[in-house]
Amino acid sequence: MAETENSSPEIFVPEEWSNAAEAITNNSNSSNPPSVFVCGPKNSGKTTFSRHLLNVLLRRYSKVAYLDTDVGQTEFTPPGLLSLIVVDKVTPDLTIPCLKTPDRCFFFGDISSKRNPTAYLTCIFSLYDHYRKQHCMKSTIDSHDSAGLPLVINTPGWVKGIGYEILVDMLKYISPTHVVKICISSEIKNLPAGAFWLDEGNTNRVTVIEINSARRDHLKRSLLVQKDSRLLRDLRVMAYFRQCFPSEMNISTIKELAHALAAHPPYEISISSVKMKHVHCEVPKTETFYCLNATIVGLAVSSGVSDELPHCVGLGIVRGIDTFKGLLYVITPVPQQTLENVDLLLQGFISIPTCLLQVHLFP
Ligand SMILES: Nc1ncnc2c1ncn2[C@@H]1O[C@H](COP(=O)(O)OP(=O)(O)OP(=O)(O)O)[C@@H](O)[C@H]1O
Repeated sequence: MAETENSSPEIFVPEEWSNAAEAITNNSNSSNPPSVFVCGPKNSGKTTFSRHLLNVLLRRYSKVAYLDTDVGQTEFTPPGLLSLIVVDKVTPDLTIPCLKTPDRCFFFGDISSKRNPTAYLTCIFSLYDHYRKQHCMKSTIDSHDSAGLPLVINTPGWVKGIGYEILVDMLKYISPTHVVKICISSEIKNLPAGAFWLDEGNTNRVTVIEINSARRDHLKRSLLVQKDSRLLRDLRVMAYFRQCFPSEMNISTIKELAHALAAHPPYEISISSVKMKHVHCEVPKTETFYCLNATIVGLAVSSGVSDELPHCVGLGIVRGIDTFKGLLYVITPVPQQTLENVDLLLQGFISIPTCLLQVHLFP
């Protein structure tokens, strides 16, 4: 098969990438759909390959589940969320990520697992359990997808030190059918060869596919495109809050979005109807409102079951707090009906993009 430029001109799909995606899709046993763990060092192309694989899988399966563990560079949600998404449409342009409503989502509230690897892994394991229960086990899935949905797991590029240990824990828990390892020319930065997370003799249940990053120079050195991660995160957050307005409304600049958000009537949430919690630190009670005002919060619904994590239904900007009236003013694209179930506001380290604040969103 010849190497191809994909439908989007900037994305280059080398022969070994397309062979890997085709092999995973075609050789999978239809009664046991593939679960594919995509890993490798930073900027090696994990997200780009995962998007390509999703599209190839969607030619055979009507739906594919996507477990997004790259909390700082999320694919279908704003950053800081960990989610399981069911995708049923091919993404024609692999360069443009798009927002989708997750099937299950948790507010992690940070852009890396560094600060709290345990909480991070708890969310990932719970999302995977949800996938197994709802989209994989024959007794629970709907008749159209009686064999269950394939799963693509995109992972962060933190593959050394604690990042490596986190990856190993994820691999052991998920026990994927396929691991796609993307390698770059600087070998020291790559993950170890083979099924590095398994003991010898235990490797026959997994297919490990090693592929190279897509672009190399004439000396065969990887050409890695450095992303402006912070800018990409800000764009994600802005695209998310753009959804507060109808698509036909003319908002094409950051300034227009900032003004539209400032003028947008917020939801009123009674302070007494919600609990507030910072997911990564203890906030003194007297400081709760100061700490909360003009921040991004996760809008969550407590499960009622003590050891179950609260489900996040979306993000909101706390636009103002009136302690006399006992009201919080929140801007969010989450529909009112869903918002009515929200009983928990989760705060983390996801901040309002400074470019929105610079145009006097909160004068
Ligand atoms: N096959 C490709 N063709 C063209 N550009 C690519 C390709 N693979 C990766 N890139 C570019 O390289 C950059 C990094 O790619 P990508 O986001 O897929 O890497 P990643 O491994 O997921 O990164 P991270 O470790 O930050 O999550 C992006 O700008 C992407 O567009």
